[in-house]
Amino acid sequence: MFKETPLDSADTYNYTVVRQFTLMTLIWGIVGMGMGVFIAAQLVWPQLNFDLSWTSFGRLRPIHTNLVIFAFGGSALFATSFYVVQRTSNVRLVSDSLARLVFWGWQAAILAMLVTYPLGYTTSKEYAEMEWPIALLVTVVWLAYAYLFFATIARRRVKHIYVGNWFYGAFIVVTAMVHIVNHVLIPVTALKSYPLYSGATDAMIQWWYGHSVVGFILSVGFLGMMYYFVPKQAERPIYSYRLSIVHFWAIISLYIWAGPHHLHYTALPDWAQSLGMVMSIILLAPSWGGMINGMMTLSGAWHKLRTDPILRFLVVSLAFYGMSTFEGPMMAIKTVNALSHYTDWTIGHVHAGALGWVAMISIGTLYHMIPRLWGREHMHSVASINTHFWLATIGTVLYIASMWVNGITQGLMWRAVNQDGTLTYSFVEALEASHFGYLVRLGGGGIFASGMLLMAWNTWKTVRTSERAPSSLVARRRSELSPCGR
Ligand code: HEM
Ligand code: HEM
Ligand SMILES: [Cu+2]
Repeated sequence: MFKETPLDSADTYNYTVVRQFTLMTLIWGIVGMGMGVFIAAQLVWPQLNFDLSWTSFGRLRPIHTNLVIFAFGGSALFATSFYVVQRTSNVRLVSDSLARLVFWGWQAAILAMLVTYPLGYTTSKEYAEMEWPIALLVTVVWLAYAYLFFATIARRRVKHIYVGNWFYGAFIVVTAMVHIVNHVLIPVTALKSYPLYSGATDAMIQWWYGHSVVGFILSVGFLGMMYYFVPKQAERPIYSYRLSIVHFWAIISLYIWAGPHHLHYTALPDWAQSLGMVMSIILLAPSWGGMINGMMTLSGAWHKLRTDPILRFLVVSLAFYGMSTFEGPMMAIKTVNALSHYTDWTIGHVHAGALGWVAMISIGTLYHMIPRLWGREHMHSVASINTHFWLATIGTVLYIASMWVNGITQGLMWRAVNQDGTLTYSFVEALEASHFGYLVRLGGGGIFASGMLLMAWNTWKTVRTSERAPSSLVARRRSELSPCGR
């Protein structure tokens, strides 16, 4: 499946790397979400830690987060950015061998994380747990990726740089910057290092990085995806090109200032916390600019939602994007954060973005791309895309709702005091009150993950069983217009 096919030789574009990353998006999605379901089960039944260090929640949790963000989300962004940049620049990627390096290098980095985290090798920085040799490999792969992407744009055969590429480009540049700066460290052995920064500075740099992962990988990168695939699937031009430019510059200039909202009421200087809070609140505007632009692209095409489950995925993902970027700025207000911080509310917010937005838009996009990549008319079963849509939506809603209830319950129980000033509830009482919510979250997560299995089956059937389409179909696919006319 990973070999060059006759389709490629006739092909102007390098679709091999796109197909490879597309399949890995699916595979890592299943493994990463499977791990999410497992750690969710550990929070319901602690016996599942098996009393072993390498199967403990603390060591498996970063496997879940790294797999879903970098392996699943990352592969989706590699696949779609390579697809979009070639089609909108009307030119093949500048180097096939570099594309192979990016693919295999990325898989090697993920596997290295999978091996080292359970063994306890970690920098202990969230989403940057990888020890220095892996961080170095990631840097090399990322620079190769940046070169491939920007050199392809430089060689484009159209004057214009399509707006989706602006978003992908910003995601590539800022991710490189924050990854490198947050990994400035002193190696002491092959798998142990110490950060060069210390104390509050270290914390600030870590959350400047952490928030940028959210902002540039999980938001700006996926907005790049949105700007190509929503207009394509809706067969409508983008609602407002001007809005896309304005909210692009606003979003990239605001996001990197919002990191301190992860460090409210800490040793971080008070002014920095307030600055982070203000920047987060302003961030609502450009975030909603993206959501509105995506949604309004459907003007005059709303009726398509009745029959097109792929479009449903894309539109509902935008709704969740709007919801989580409303919730985020609210949680960044210090008095709200005093209640939400450390509670499951944060976890609910994370998955509103992660499942509702990131995963849903990736799923919709993959269903759009897969038939085109393998020269098919459509997915093997369109009905099962619809079933998948409902599994994903119900799963997400159960996940978020249970975590809201848990989070607010925890926050209120922790702060309740008796008249004499002593705490009303012990920590364990708040934990007991959370048990049912954990069970519901496990159910929601399981439902969401089962949808991914359905998708894998559908993809397998699409790719494997039907005959390769006649070349006329491939030619027709090739000549389809992209949103900017190519
Ligand atoms: C089947 C779906 C999923 C399930 C069941 C699941 C479950 C979990 C659980 C149990 C945790 C730990 C919560 C805690 O420490 O209390 C977690 C954390 C996390 N998950 Fe997921 N997850 C799923 C999908 C995803 C996806 C698709 C993404 C990203 C694209 C994601 C991103 C994260 C992140 C970033 C955290 C860390 C949150 C924080 O530190 O505040 N998850 N997940
Ligand atoms: C305007 C946009 C957003 C703002 C202002 C925002 C703000 C926040 C705030 C205040 C927190 C809680 C920090 C804490 O108490 O520790 C948080 C946590 C988080 N948010 Fe957002 N959020 C936004 C959008 C998103 C989106 C779209 C996603 C995902 C796709 C996301 C993913 C996360 C993650 C993963 C965390 C947990 C970080 C951790 O503690 O490990 N956020 N966000
Ligand atoms: Cu943040």
